[in-house]
Amino acid sequence: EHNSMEEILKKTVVTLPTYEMRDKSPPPPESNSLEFMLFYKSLEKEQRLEFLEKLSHDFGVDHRWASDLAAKLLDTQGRDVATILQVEDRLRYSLTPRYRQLLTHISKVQGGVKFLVDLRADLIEFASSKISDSPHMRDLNSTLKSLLSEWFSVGLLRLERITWQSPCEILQKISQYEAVHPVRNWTDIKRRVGPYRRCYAFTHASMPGEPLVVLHVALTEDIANNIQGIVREFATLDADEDVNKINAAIFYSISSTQAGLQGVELGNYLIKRVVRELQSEFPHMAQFSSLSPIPGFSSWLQGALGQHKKEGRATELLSEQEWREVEDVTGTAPGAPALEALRRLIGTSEWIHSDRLIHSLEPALMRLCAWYLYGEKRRGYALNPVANFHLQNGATMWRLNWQADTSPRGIANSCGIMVNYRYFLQETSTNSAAYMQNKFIKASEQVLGLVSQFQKSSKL
Ligand SMILES: CC(C)(COP(=O)(O)OP(=O)(O)O)[C@@H](O)C(=O)NCCC(N)=O
Repeated sequence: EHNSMEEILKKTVVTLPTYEMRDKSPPPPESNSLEFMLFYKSLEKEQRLEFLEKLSHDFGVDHRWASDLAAKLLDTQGRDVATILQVEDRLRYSLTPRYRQLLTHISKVQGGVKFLVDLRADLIEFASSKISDSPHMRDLNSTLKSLLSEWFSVGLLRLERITWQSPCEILQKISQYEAVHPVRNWTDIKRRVGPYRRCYAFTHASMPGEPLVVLHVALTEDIANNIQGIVREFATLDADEDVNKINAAIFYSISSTQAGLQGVELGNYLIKRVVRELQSEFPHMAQFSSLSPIPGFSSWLQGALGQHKKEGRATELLSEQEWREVEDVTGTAPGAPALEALRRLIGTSEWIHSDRLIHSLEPALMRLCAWYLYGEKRRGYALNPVANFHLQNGATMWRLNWQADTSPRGIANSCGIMVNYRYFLQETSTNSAAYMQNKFIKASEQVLGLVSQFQKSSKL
């Protein structure tokens, strides 16, 4: 088995031509790429890991060659610029990993790009599950990602609007891929492409019929604060749209479908492209916003409650008054049992059946959620992945909405709260740069107000 891995690699990963022959040597026969692809697809997961480790380790950059040229470049300092550029170009060429050529050859055969997208998905899986984080594998991943970013650049992507007239296989894929608000039946998907709705996908010529990333939009009078009104509404499915009722575009679900295209920023490009599309259809439209879930808030809150209980700082999360409410409603004695009672209520979503608790917990849960989104960080960026995505795009953390998602999932995941990340078109590039470079989060008065209430009561 091993020698066949070695054999296949030696045979299919051709050596880099010399610098002089770099543009003159003919590509290897297509059969090379096809043999590599067939062999790789025949491997089990763990064998693929072994195979890719060999490929990245033994068929990467010729380090000796690169260091010789680096030394040569140092020697040519002070020489005329033409000589320096010459040697720099030789050095640049010597830093090309041998496998990079194989990847470009594969991309030219039928199904090659899709193969490479799926191969990168394997690389990402190996890296994220920490079963292999060798520097060579990281190099292979970044080489492949940069090639994919070129092949899937926005100019080569096609925007497709999905309607009830789209082919069944596309509608079926859209339903399958929907990651945020699962589609339950035909009526569901018919509504999502029906009146006051738009559904767009990016496709690519190398992967025909495959939506790469899908965006669902609701056309509303003003910025939506509730998802049930969008995914549950029994709008007559054949009504004509009344343009006077359309002033805002609400992005209520976005999903990328190819794990191997992670980091290629397709979702960001699709949102910007759809905004342009809607502006041409509705020139007066001026409000563009997401209505986003807040996955992870409930579990973060449970952790915070546990932490504060241990450190006896429970009053920093809820005020005395708020704790008393919890004690009254749950009939618990003052102090720690109230905190346990609250954790159980949150954990079982029971509190949603008590109008009194819904009313009394709103201020506390809203300011805790504002802090979770705005204050909690991972390597300096927003901890919540959906917040991080929209903030990278340059959106403003615009409005937290109480009771925005009263479905069991919405209550369990984020105590029913949802957030609008609003796209102020003139500000997105400035906001994105400020976030990416200085980790600055652009937030509205409502959000900043909730955050400062939290900070006052918890002296954070
Ligand atoms: C939110 C999504 C679409 C962002 O994808 P994309 O723009 O390609 O970002 P990236 O993967 O290039 O970082 C993607 O992360 C996704 O599908 N997430 C799961 C569903 C969701 N909307 O959270």
